[in-house]
Amino acid sequence: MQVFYATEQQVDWSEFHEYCSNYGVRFPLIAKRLACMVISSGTSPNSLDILSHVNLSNGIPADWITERKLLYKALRSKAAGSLNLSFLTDDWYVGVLARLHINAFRIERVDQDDSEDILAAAAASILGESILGSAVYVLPSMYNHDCDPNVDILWPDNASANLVARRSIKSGEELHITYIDASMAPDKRRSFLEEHYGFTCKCARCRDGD
Ligand SMILES: C[S@@+](CC[C@H](N)C(=O)[O-])C[C@H]1O[C@@H](n2cnc3c(N)ncnc32)[C@H](O)[C@@H]1O
Repeated sequence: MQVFYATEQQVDWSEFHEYCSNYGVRFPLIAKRLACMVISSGTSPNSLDILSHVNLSNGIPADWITERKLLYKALRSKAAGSLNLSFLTDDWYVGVLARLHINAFRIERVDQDDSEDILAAAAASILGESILGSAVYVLPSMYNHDCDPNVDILWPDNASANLVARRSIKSGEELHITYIDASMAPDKRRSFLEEHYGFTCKCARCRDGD
């Protein structure tokens, strides 16, 4: 079910949406949703603080500052000073984006008819044809990555995330998902995780150089 917040419907988002569409970025749209939830008292500005965030040792991406300004401008134009946007600082936006980058899930459609056709499903995934959107789920954000995961997160019906075991799991065993295409070669996996997620994988496969 799609939920709209009052602020979301009142604002002219054309410039903000055009930017997201031109640059093909989805995380600003989640930040926008979160900002509207905060303004509508649906959540606290700090609601994502419990999640891990990417390491920003190379500095804050300039795009994030631009996006924050566009988001603020859209909200401020409609709000005409009536809304409290004091939370919507560069620090807040950077904190949100830094968390979305390692915690947001790409929601992909699982076509039941094609579930047997693994190659077709993989091709659709790579081409982005099966992507419905991106979302953050607090509990699944706690799952660590493993290049030989024991569970997958799937979306068979809607945006509700389903956890599906890949094999039998012992009581007390940690659940791991894969953040990447785990069929890549070890050096590719390592560099991808370091570049996009900011950590060096310590899973058993990587330790063994497999
Ligand atoms: C989405 S969070 C996972 C939950 C996180 N461990 C926590 O306690 O909030 C991703 C972060 O967990 C750590 N992490 C996840 N999988 C890892 C792995 N295979 N090797 C090393 N660090 C990992 C990294 O610090 C990464 O930035």
